[in-house]
Amino acid sequence: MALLIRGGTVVNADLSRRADVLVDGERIIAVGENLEAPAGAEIVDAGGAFVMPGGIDPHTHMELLFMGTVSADDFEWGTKAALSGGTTTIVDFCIPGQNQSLVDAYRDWRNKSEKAAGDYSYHLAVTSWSDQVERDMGEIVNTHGVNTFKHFMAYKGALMVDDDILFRSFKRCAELGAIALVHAENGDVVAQMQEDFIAQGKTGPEFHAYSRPPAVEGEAAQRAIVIADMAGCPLYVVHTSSKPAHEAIARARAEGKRVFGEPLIQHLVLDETDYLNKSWDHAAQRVMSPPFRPKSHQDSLWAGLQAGSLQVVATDHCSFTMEQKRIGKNDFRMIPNGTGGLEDRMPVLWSAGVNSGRLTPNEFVAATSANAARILNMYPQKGVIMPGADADIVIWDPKATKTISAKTQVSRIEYNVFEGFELTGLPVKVYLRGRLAAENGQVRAERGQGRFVSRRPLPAFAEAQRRLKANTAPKAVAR
Ligand SMILES: NC(=O)NCCC(=O)O
Ligand SMILES: [Zn+2]
Ligand SMILES: [Zn+2]
Repeated sequence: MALLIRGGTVVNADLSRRADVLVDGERIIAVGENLEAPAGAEIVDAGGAFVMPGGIDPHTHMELLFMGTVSADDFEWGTKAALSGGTTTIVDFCIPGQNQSLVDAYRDWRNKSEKAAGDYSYHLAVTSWSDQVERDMGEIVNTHGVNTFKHFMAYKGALMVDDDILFRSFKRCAELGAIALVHAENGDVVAQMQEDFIAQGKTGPEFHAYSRPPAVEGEAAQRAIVIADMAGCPLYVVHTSSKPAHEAIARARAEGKRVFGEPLIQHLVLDETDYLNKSWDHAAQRVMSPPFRPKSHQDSLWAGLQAGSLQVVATDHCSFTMEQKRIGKNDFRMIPNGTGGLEDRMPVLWSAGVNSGRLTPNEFVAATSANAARILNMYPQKGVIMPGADADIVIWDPKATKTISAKTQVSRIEYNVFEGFELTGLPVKVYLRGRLAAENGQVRAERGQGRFVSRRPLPAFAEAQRRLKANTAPKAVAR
């Protein structure tokens, strides 16, 4: 069935213009002024609101087995939360269990995601190295539609990999035309600092933050940048939370390296003082890695979004109930790391970014949708309002208001780290591939409606890197 959205301003990352949007089935087929409605088409009056591409959250963890427990939002409820806030696609981290192959983990994730209400794609985590991992990376890229591999430089004794594995895996990424992702924190230093605090009887959640200072993130980001450069693969630093990490990325980009940075909405608007709250529950709810930072780091992250040295805003949505958080009542190391945010990412970024004048509406679209689509290679299927693109469309009312409350949220947990935030600017209608998926925050999409988004490797990147490496490789002296 056809759908015509009239009377709005289409906001893409590069341009805003008054235009109607015509959808046929799952695709946008025309964008222009005064479009004719085909017979039987549904006509929606945008009433002067913005018409934007559906959001893409490039970093989520649905029903992830992590730190001895499973994150509370599964693919159904996580994607429903996403849709209610304007995000139509998530990219989730597929993390193999111990001794599990990458391909088996991928299959598990495909099974878990069948209940998704919104669209989804994956990053695959490399948590060990062997000939099989190397082979599987090829199969994952060439036959399973995933072109990104994640590496944890922290979580020692669990997911962490060392520099040897980083270099091997990054070289493989370069061969395959894949992007390497890193969780950048020096896991060895963190583990020792944690032990030292516990030995001193310092067990509260504030020591989670004190054991992971900005410098451990800056060092790891810089190290990953150097290793990726030597391997010749593009690098994407997830949850960039601090000035030193952002500066390492900005420096690398200024030197011509292909490095991307992803701040989280949490790190942009929340800060370390939350861990000093007298309520243990309040502080533990906000335990995540990297932790919230001293407020001064926020200016650097906002500046990065404005300057283009940071490209995308994610959530790292990995939600745990209070019962799960209390596993770490006597030892901050046992508090499951992670917070929610999927339904709040776009509205909070609009209020804190666009209403404050830090971002234009076009930059908002770039940070919430278009840049992720481009970097991860799902553009122009996703991330843009143009003919041929999936009809993932958000009608955004810049005047609509709401106060965030866990009582009315879609996520299955009983608190919200943005509780009490007053927002202006909300999605009023969200379409997923042409179907109404959420209206005024109420989810209309159903379990199982989501679809896997396959992403091809990046041959242009890989080819450019190969030529550069060949041209700059050490040459033997003819004697
Ligand atoms: N970020 C976090 O604390 N939990 C999820 C896993 C990760 O991304 O490190
Ligand atoms: Zn991480
Ligand atoms: Zn994460």
